[in-house]
Amino acid sequence: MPGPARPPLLLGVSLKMYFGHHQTLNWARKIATLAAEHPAVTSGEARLFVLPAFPTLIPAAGILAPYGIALGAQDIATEDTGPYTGEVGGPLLKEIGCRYAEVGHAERRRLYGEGDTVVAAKTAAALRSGLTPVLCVGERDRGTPQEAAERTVAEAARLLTGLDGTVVLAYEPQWAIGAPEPASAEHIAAVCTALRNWLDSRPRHAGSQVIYGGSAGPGLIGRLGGTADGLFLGRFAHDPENVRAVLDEIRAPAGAAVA
Ligand SMILES: O=C[C@H](O)COP(=O)(O)O
Repeated sequence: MPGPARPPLLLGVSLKMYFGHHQTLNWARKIATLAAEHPAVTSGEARLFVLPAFPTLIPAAGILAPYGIALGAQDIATEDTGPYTGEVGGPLLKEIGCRYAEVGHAERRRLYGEGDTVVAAKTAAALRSGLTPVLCVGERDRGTPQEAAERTVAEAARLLTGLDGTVVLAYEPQWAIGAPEPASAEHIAAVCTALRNWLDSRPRHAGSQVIYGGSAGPGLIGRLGGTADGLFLGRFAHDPENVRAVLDEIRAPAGAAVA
């Protein structure tokens, strides 16, 4: 049987701190059932990853991993082990089956004071432990697509200085997180294309992907014209039917043009 014509699109979900323990596991069971039957997943056109809260990682892995859904943490310590109360280190995350560790999310920057130094150290920690960093980048205020592209490429370059390895760059314009609508397709396409071009000039990051997050949901992926390697879903993934709708669009893109 011929394989998929293009590399799989990456569909990530961060549950942030929205769900309780049982709610997370019930949601995971629905996503596992969906992955088991949806042709976008079974054909290899889409790959899923989920970032639930730390205490749910092990039971969620038991539910999701058999269906090829990767797990990851929403944060990672800058250090691997030692006297760092409340932190969770990369070696432990790797040991329990995580593939990804999210770093640099705008909420951690805004609410917990994380700056570039910490984000770069967490990115290095993830790579050191064999985890793929889901490195969030994106401008704080709404501007032109060109300004956003320049700023975001500069941010990625700054954070990855001196680091080697495959990463997922999650382009998340901060003004589009928690909003009613995502950024425009034109805006997303301009920034994701610039990030892709930058990555392509950096062999040390071979295999890296660029995904878009920020009020992403059904109706978006088909409008990006292949400029993003996938989506990073937040609130709109709480209803598994929305995840199904995005997978439906991956399976049968509604249109290739950027709106
Ligand atoms: O991690 C996901 C992003 O921050 C997007 O969240 P949101 O879709 O709820 O805006």
